[in-house]
Amino acid sequence: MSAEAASSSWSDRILGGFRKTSERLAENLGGIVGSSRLSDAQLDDIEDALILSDLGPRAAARIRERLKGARFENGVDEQGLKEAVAEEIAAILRPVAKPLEIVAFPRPQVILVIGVNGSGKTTTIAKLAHLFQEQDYGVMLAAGDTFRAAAIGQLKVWADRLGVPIVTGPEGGDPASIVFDAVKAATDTGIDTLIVDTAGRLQNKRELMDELAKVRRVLGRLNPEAPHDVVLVLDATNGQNALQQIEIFKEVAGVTGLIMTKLDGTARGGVLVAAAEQYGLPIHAIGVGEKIDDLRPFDPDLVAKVIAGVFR
Ligand SMILES: Nc1nc2c(ncn2[C@@H]2O[C@H](COP(=O)(O)OP(=O)(O)OP(=O)(O)O)[C@@H](O)[C@H]2O)c(=O)[nH]1
Repeated sequence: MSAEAASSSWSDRILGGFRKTSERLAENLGGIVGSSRLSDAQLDDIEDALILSDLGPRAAARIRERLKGARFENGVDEQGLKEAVAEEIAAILRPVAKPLEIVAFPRPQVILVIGVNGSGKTTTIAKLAHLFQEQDYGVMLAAGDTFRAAAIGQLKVWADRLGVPIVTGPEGGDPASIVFDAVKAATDTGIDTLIVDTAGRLQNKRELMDELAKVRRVLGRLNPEAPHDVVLVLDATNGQNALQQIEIFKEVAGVTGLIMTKLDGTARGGVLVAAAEQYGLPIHAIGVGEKIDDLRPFDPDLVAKVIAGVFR
């Protein structure tokens, strides 16, 4: 594929993930025209449009406040308004754009990956492993979701495909003991990063909490700094449910950063802005497909333009 074709398919895909958000926003911003300042009624309409587009009440209120003071030298028109909205969305997103970096010393850097089943957790672990391999880091995986044999098997398939070592245990085995073995193996063999899959059953919050707490305790015993990262994987097609999941996983596992997947489909990506405004957690990357190199850096300016419909 030519570089041009590759880049156009990439922007098409990300446009897909934010389409529901941006179409709804465009529908509601379209009619707003006027003199050099926005009226209160227009500001109300913009705020409503932002909320309807999944950006959440807090981000919407913040953008309204900022636009209230804005001057539009040539009068308000659709394009100017979209550009102003894009700039305000970018201002919310820029502080949270933060790639996951391997910096822990001593090694390994332990990255716990959490999220509900089906969110794209396993695929994201494989994509992260690939990304770190490309940066010449030694990677190891740990199959800490022992609830389903399929979950262990799926991770193993990825490990084999990528040629990275993996520590697994039997179905129903103790995740903490797998993680213990994995940290020891990673330390002994000089691995740079250990990426740990974890269970994602929210049906029994108490059990999940106990399981993740035990994994954390065991990790802490081996290395007081571990886990260095606790990355929550969110499925963008879940819209506002993503916010509830952040809330729950913050409580059960202490989240340090987010990766949003499935931003290539019919997602409601606007929820990323709501999450950024409400929680301020780093957004490490976004998933835009099922293939191994479909994990992309989170580009706040591009995402803001796509949401506001500046790119069309
Ligand atoms: N379109 C698209 N599909 C994705 C993306 N990430 C993951 N998927 C797909 O989503 C489905 C679920 O992904 P998994 O990685 O198995 O999810 P999981 O959270 O580990 O789920 P369990 O294996 O059930 O615990 C799979 O079919 C993946 O191929 C993405 O960024 N875009």
